[in-house]
Amino acid sequence: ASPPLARRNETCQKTSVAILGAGLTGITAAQALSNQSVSDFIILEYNGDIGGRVAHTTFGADKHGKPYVVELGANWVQGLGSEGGPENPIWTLAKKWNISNTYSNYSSIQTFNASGYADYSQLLDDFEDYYATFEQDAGYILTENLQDRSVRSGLSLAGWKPKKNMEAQAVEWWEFDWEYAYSPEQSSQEFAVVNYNTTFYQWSDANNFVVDQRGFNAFIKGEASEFLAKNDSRLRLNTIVKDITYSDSGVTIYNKDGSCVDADYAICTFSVGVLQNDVVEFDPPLPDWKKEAIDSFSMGTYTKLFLQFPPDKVFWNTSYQFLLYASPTTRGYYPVWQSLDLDGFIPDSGILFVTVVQDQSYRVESQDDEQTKEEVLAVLREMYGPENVPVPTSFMYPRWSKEPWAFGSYSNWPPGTTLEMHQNLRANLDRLYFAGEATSPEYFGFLQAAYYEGKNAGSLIASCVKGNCTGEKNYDVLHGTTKSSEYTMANGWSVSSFLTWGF
Ligand SMILES: Cc1cc2nc3c(=O)[nH]c(=O)nc-3n(C[C@H](O)[C@H](O)[C@H](O)COP(=O)(O)OP(=O)(O)OC[C@H]3O[C@@H](n4cnc5c(N)ncnc54)[C@H](O)[C@@H]3O)c2cc1C
Repeated sequence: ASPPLARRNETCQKTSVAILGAGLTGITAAQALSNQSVSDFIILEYNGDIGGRVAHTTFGADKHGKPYVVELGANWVQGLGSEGGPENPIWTLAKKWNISNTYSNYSSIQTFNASGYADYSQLLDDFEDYYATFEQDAGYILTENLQDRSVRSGLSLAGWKPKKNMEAQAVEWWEFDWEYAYSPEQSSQEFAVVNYNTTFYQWSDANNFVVDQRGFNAFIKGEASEFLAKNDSRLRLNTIVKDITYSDSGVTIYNKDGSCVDADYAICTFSVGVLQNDVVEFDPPLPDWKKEAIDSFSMGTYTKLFLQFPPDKVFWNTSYQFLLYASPTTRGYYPVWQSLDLDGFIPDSGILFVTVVQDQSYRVESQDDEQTKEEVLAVLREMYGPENVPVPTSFMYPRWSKEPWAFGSYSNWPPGTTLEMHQNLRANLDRLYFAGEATSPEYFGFLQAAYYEGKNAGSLIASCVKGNCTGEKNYDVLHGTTKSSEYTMANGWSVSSFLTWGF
């Protein structure tokens, strides 16, 4: 390898800071730089628009033939905040940009099995009783530096054992997999509870569902408009990064279109999915501690499948927001249904959607739309009777794990993986910094993760540009557990995970 200095490429466009990706993390990082008077940056983005995984599309049509807008990615503001208490920054921004949204009422749920309506809602309360013990146990694991375990073992030890009861399995899926996009077997008890508490106990347990017909990313565009001019040359859309060459003197980024950018510092905001799929080459190759961290965290897939029925033939009870279906054979088979044909959502639209995750997502992603539509309709016929389910006028779903700019939906924390390992995902390599939804040890998976991590990376680099650089900590040797003294800002830990405020 040539010495680092020789790597600076004289023919590339020069900038102080290159921001790789224009999702929420990238835009928030650019905003933090702007706020600290660093305006010499370039944002490189794969897609033709900003927002990343906050992505929408048009679907179906109203009675005038005008298509509706539905969200393929992020859909809720999660954990809003309470009067006089702290507030989720995403909620603050949603209000600032008048994003249309409606309270998601998780008690507004009807339960079904293969024979139609069947009231097993008592199981929802049962689960929550066991969960109270489970979350307390997670607290002991964290504060006493005990061995972490899977959510499955934790729930079992707390007394929740759904076993072959498919209604209990459906309830468990609704309570867990639907949020984490992973099964209890594949998730950490300790950090799933941290993730839940830092959002829902710090702020509040309320989630609001976004139905804004401009698209949810209107709040990201709004924020960007405060520091980027219209057609600002610092935002380079439709630019695919292929190779990142980094050293202690700078970072050079080579793009698929043959262009390159030579930056003093760079922030890579690509998803764990993108990093795991080796579509971007790093030069020099990533050190073992970084590679191990990338391969140790997981990228979940969350798929919403949309159907539009003739609005005058809506056959489900539109006084419920949620319908839960327990397949008699397969856990996670088209379990959670949401009606958009409700006041506050998209009334008179005839739109219903169902969500699957992980293995069921991969399965539907590998099928064509027709085959999947038949499966979905077969479930609806079990729930409502074959004579009551008309032919849908539109059907559509995204294939998140095949998107070359995301390779999945959002990250998750596997059992037995420590905060030290996580910090290695987050830590910089010379002048190349990493930030994104996945680099937050507390809010991972949520929009608030991207917001805080973007802000943090932008601020760190603004200080670097001003000659006051502090790199981030990394661990060459991992210790297998995490001492309580390590839950600090240096490892990305910003609030106590056992603080309760909201309720
Ligand atoms: C289906 C789904 C549902 C979700 N639901 C919710 C929810 O309800 N509430 C919530 O809070 N969060 C939700 N999330 C999570 C939320 O969307 C993410 O946490 C957040 O948007 C991540 O932002 P980011 O900037 O870190 O990453 P991204 O949005 O992925 O931004 C990274 C950017 O990098 C770009 N990029 C990637 N590769 C390259 C390359 N080679 N060259 C150039 N650019 C590249 C991408 O195009 C992208 O724009 C959901 C996500 C999905 C997918």
